[in-house]
Amino acid sequence: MAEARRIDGKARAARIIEEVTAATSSLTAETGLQPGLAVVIVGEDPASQVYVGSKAKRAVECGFKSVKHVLDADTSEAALLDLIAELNADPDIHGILVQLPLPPQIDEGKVIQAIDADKDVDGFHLVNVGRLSTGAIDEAFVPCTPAGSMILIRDVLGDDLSGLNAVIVGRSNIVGKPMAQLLLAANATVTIAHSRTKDLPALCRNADILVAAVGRPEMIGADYVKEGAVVIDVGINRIDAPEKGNNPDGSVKTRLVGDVAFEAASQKAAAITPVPGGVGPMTIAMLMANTLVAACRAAGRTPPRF
Ligand SMILES: Nc1nc2c(c(=O)[nH]1)N[C@@H](CN(C=O)c1ccc(C(=O)N[C@@H](CCC(=O)O)C(=O)O)cc1)CN2
Repeated sequence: MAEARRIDGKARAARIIEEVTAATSSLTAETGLQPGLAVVIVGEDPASQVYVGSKAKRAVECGFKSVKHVLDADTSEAALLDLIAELNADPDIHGILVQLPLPPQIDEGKVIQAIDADKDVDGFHLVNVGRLSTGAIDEAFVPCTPAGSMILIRDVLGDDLSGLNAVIVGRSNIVGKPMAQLLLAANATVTIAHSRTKDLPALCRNADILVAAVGRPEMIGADYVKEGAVVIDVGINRIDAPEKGNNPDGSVKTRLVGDVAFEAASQKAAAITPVPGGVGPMTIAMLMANTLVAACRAAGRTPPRF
């Protein structure tokens, strides 16, 4: 079989950002409403700082009001909940995102449930989880990584996945479970696999669509991939790359890899997302799309579909 088509998430995300920017411009011109996104980060996790910086920058590019709240690592849960209450009540803010993970003194679940469900552009609030799992997708905010992954899958396979087997490796609330709901809504036959699944490679080899969201660098090798499958790699793992030499401080340079062994899996897949440049950029683009949708709803306008 020929080598897999490389799915360009960066280019697809750029197109979504263009669509969001154009729709924002019309919304603001017609109603005077400017979408507002508040991004909250607690602590100094370097990766989280990068993601939050990208989100705030993209929001400005889209024509949004962008507000970034940077809180100390020792911020109390009560202080964070107070900030969320303020943002919930702020009419200029249509989307609220609290960057995860949070430091250990803060109960993540409590914080997520404190966000107004109509401003929950991450799609993690129980109301949005419920909407998605009951098939009310148009009323839900869908979590950004699965929403972006689904667009990439639809680009390759079309809207109707009837008769296709999808296997998701990973059962997180943020990726695995909502991904399953989206694939199910598109008529795929869905299996969620995880660390306790028996004979994982054999199960995965049955997948026409394989979504890897395990958080283990390059775990999914060629022996997990069916000939002609579409492979979506959600993993973002930073590993040592001694072949790149050392940093000025003497530490070993690193590189980013997914959960899929890209080169090996490419020999069998029909289409595959790379890391970086696959699902990651789509996550941020879908956050912008969700924020625009939240603002359209607040303005009583029918939001665009992505
Ligand atoms: N509140 C949330 N927290 C977290 C989410 C989320 O959706 N909401 N997801 C992840 C992190 N994440 C977004 O926040 C995210 C991860 C990766 C990328 C991305 O564009 N990755 C690039 C590579 C970037 C790099 O060089 O490090 C890529 O894959 O090309 C965007 C967003 C956890 N927390």
